Amino acid sequence: MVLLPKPALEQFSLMRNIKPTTFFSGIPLIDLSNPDSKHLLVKACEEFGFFKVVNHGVPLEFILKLESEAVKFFSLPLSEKEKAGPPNPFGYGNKSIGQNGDVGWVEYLLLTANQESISQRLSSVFGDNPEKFRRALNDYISAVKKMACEILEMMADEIQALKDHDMIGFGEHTDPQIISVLRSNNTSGLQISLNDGSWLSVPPDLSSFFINVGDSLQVMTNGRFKSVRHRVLANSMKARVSMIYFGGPPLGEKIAPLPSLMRGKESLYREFTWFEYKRSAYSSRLADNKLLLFERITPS
Ligand SMILES: O=C(O)CCC(=O)C(=O)O
Ligand SMILES: [Fe+2]
Repeated sequence: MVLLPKPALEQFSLMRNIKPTTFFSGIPLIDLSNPDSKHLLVKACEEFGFFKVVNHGVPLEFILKLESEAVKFFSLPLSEKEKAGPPNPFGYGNKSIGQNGDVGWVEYLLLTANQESISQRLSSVFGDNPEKFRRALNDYISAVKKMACEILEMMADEIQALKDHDMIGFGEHTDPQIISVLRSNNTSGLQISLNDGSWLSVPPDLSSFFINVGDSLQVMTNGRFKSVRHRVLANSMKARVSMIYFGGPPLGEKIAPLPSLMRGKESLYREFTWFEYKRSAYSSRLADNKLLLFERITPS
């Protein structure tokens, strides 16, 4: 996805108002090469539902290749890009987000990791030669998927052991899936929300990944891990390019708190399938709490 830099005139008129961003320096940092970081990882999930990972094993070459392919795509004339749209929900989208009136200063290409669906979409944009894009995408997805699985395994191990003047680029929301693996270029904009409603600006880091706990993981941990509310501000003169891998369950999968975590505790959510969640999410707005429908009692 690309957060568009503002048009020149607008930038000019806003320059006087630009305040330096104050970055939050306490974003939890997890070194994936250190097995001891499991505890920190769980603490971060409970406190913020968000952390940064380093020594993640995803080759920089894969990251840069996909980013350059994405930048190439977004530099195409609008009429070309629109061949890969409209997003229903996969495909190219421009300024409108979802079907329910959310808008932002953003354009994006949402693809499923399912190979066949990717092929159809890509062929409509890249004609007969989508190979380079496809290869970059495959390399990136395989490496990121591997890392996402490692992170989930670390979480599972721990669970077992425990028996102003900014323009909104992408408005506040939580991610629906289990975890999201976010990588961006060096342009800032991402903010995460604390329980008291305040927002923390995340310093960009092009060689690390940021991991968001999503709604499904919040339910699986019966609210113990927090699905992090986040948003992206488009307040910079530079475009922000981000690539996000959403790790979610299969459509028919039942989502409910893990029995090993319950130990006589009351479940905060009723069991539902990923299909039910998605059906209700499609008729909700970006900022809505999409878990409300499935809550048994209101978490404090
Ligand atoms: O661009 C970003 O950094 C985050 C975008 C996002 O939150 C999303 O696509 O769910
Ligand atoms: Fe998100």
